Amino acid sequence: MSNLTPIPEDRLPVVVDAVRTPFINSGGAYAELRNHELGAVPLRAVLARTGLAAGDVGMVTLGCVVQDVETTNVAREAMLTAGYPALTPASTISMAGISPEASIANLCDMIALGRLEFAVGGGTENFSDLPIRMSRNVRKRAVKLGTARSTGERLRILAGLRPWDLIPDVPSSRDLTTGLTMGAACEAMAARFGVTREAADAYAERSHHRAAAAWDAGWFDEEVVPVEAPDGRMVTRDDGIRPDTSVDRLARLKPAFDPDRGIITAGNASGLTDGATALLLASAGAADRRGLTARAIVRDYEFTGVADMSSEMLMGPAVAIPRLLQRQGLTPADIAAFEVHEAFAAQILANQAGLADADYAQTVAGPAAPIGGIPLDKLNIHGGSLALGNPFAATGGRLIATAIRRIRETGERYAVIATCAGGGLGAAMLLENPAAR
Ligand SMILES: CC(=O)CC(=O)SCCNC(=O)CCNC(=O)[C@H](O)C(C)(C)COP(=O)(O)OP(=O)(O)OC[C@H]1O[C@@H](n2cnc3c(N)ncnc32)[C@H](O)[C@@H]1OP(=O)(O)O
Repeated sequence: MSNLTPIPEDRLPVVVDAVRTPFINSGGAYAELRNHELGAVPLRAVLARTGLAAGDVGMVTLGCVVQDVETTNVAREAMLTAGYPALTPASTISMAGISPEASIANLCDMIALGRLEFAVGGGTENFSDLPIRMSRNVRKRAVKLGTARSTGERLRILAGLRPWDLIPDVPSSRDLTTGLTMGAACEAMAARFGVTREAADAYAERSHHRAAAAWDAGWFDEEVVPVEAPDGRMVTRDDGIRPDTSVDRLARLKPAFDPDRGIITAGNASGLTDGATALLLASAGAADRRGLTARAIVRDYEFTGVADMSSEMLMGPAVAIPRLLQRQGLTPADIAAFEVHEAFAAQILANQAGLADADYAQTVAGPAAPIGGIPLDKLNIHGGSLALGNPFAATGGRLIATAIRRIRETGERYAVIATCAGGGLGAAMLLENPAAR
């Protein structure tokens, strides 16, 4: 059972509202929006929807993975753009793909300690305007130019430049430690855990079909707020979903990361996406005193690394979920809804294999029996990142919004969300429906 310090009922961290923008393929409708402008949209929405005054929010913390040099604390710029008072502090947190979970966990800890009553967490990511740097040699010489005292010295500094130094340094998903891109790292996981191309394509087809059906049924209407693009267009729906996806068409796509033996293609990978999410968090007592409904209690969270960066990079969920459940004395049978980030179909399937594997459970996930794969009828039943998209720092908030809605709809008690991340990181969170305690 949990050895966590019990939190008084009044200070239980709860989610009052969770909203997101539509997730849009990078270079699309949000291309002219700066990241803080995008992040401001759900920050405004959580206040408008709940009626809470901005001045009541004690802290804003947003995740952001790829940060712009001009707005390194993008949460501050976003909350000021959204009209929050300058007196309210804001911080930005970066923990690769689990940045939003980190923002929410930090705020929940502060709420549980009584330091905050209301806070806003989440994340914002806009890959349409990447912070592209000049090469290292250009940067080094540009700094020296600033202090050069004579034309001769300036010319000597510039003479040290080579044509290839002018090739820009573009951020990529390549991991510094292993040198692997996330796609290549996932290929290594697929090979280790025996994931086939057929299984990955079938899973991707499911994600697209489920997401399309959920949108058509109006299922996402509650969590998604429209965005007015700079050209005046109203963006109302995720645009990465391909209802026409079929295993036959997917089978024809070429591997994207390993032309010879690879199983990952554009069709069974999540694409680069722009989007933002915001969650209004509160202590249970403060929410109650303001007449706000607590949609979920954030009961517990587990952050982890993986043991082997080369063959387990995106296995975080298979480590974090068993640890979280074990600490809470729960099994997968107790969890009504799982929302797990789909970086790649092969990553989901490798995690499923890891969760079912006795050796993996013992040596990696801790001294526990394998909990088994997540039953498909509980996993991402309204689609996942493969179809909905993956704006890195906004995905965690999306998972929480969807997980909460699922258990509220059925009246069941627990939901678990989990995310893998670059740098061999992972997170899982346990959410509880207050109406089902
Ligand atoms: C953030 C963290 O820490 C954790 C993580 O999430 S790790 C993951 C991070 N994310 C990544 O690494 C991004 C991975 N994805 C990619 O790099 C790119 O999406 C990719 C290289 C896989 C593909 O990029 P791309 O080639 O530009 O894709 P795109 O042009 O859209 O599609 C290529 C082809 O596939 C087709 N296609 C794509 N999806 C399809 C589908 N569902 N059905 C049928 N065809 C499809 C397209 O129509 C296109 O066909 P044409 O060439 O005939 O036009």
